[in-house]
Amino acid sequence: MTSSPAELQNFVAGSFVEGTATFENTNPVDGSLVSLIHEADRGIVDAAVVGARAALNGPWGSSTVAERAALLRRIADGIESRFDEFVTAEVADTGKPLALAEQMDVTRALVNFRTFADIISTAGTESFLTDTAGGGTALNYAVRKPLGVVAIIVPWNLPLLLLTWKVAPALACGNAVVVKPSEDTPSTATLLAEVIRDAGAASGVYNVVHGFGGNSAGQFLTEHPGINGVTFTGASATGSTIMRTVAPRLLPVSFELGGKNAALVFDDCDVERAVEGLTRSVFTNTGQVCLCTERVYIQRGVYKEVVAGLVEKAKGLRLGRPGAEGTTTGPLISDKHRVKVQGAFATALTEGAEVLVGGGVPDLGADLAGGSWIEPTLWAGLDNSASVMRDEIFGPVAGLVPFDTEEEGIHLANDTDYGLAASVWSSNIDRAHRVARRMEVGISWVNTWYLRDLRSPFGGSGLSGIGREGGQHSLNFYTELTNVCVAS
Ligand SMILES: NC(=O)C1=CN([C@@H]2O[C@H](COP(=O)(O)OP(=O)(O)OC[C@H]3O[C@@H](n4cnc5c(N)ncnc54)[C@H](O)[C@@H]3O)[C@@H](O)[C@H]2O)C=CC1
Ligand SMILES: O=C(O)/C=C/C=C(\O)C(=O)O
Repeated sequence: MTSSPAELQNFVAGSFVEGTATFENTNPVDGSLVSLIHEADRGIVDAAVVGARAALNGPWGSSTVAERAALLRRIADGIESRFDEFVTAEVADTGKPLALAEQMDVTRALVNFRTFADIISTAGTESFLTDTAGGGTALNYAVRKPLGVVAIIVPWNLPLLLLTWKVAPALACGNAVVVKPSEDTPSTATLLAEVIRDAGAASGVYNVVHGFGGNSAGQFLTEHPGINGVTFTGASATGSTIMRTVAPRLLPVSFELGGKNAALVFDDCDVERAVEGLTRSVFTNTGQVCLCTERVYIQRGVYKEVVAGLVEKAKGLRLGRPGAEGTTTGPLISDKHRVKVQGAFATALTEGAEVLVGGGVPDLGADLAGGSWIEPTLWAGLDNSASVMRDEIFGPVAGLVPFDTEEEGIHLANDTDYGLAASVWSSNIDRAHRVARRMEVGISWVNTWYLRDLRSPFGGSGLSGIGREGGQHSLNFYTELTNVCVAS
């Protein structure tokens, strides 16, 4: 006897509602069916936006900071109490290693809520005492108001982490949100709806609409006249499409887009530490993090040693089922994405790449033959003229390139249309500061990678995005400021 698959519905104005059609959510580990997803049509998206507006017009619209901070803490507690369910759901959608989902995705989700509960509780705004012409003073002070109904559109690589990175500050600031998770990873956003409802949020504060991008829920949401802003993480081209959609209404946008991130490894680095950090930065989450390194520039004195170390580490990665003993690396998110990554592998060969390790699809046996597996891959022999060194691949792959002088290394790292993240590996403190500051990116790490303080600015420039989120920067996006000037 076979059981019917689970069905995930949209969450609109406090209720779960069916869609007008369903689509399949499959597990990239082996291609098995995870669930059927109810797709939102224009009517359902409209009901979600109307529900969000109604919440803003109700008691939620006049909630105090203390009430909102308390709600965020209850949501974090709710995630914590259902931690294993979130991990299971995230792993089923993405195929990522269980330990990664536990230590990174779900842990960070509850930290996102707790951090923004703290930040909103202690946030101030500017005030100025202004001398007036008559010899008196005026008091200028700014007050924050919610932006309104915020559309939140997120991708599949870190589904819950990236969703809550936006939902937490949005709710902290008193907004109501309509979220559109990726069609490939709809589960944890839906589970979060239960947690937010059970934490006591008013109906309409958090809504979920499922579906695809163009001509589906994503487009219907960004086209809706009732939204007041869009925050989006995903492909640069999609950011551009969304920007065009909202341009006639001049809506504020916050975009965290792709990367073609460089690492600069200097002769004076701690080689063991650098190899360890670079391995994480290239291969974490099968290279599917916008911050992952795809270009590694290595000063000639340590080139051979670093390359040998990276190749050895790549060979040591273990592809396998998420919960299997020793698994370090999961599949890519989908066959569609694997086609893109394989395309880059083929292009690299025509562009002169020497494959140091990987370069193909692994044979993991019949059990995993239906999954979207790809080999961790390293290339030598390429320079910045190769398209695979310029375009984001978003897979477990990097090109390794030697350089001679500091100036040359900086030039190579900055020679890109993206501007998200960089890492600098050096034991010379002066050089480390000097070079890190010259990286034309939003986030420049020294002797580490993906070490986050959620109060610090996060985002990129160029094709990597518009604006910064994190700490005060999130508050700035999710609120409108009114300056009050009181003459005395
Ligand atoms: N964080 C990042 O930097 C990410 C980058 N990517 C890059 O994007 C490439 C394509 O991946 P996709 O899954 O197709 O990313 P995508 O940017 O198309 O999808 C991200 C989200 O945007 C939605 N979306 C797509 N088109 C839309 C539209 N016209 N209006 C409103 N919403 C829309 C999707 O349904 C999904 O929820 C990847 O190969 C990778 O290079 C993908 C995911 C995350
Ligand atoms: O740590 C974060 O806040 C975000 C990390 C990664 C992304 O934004 C991404 O992969 O898109």
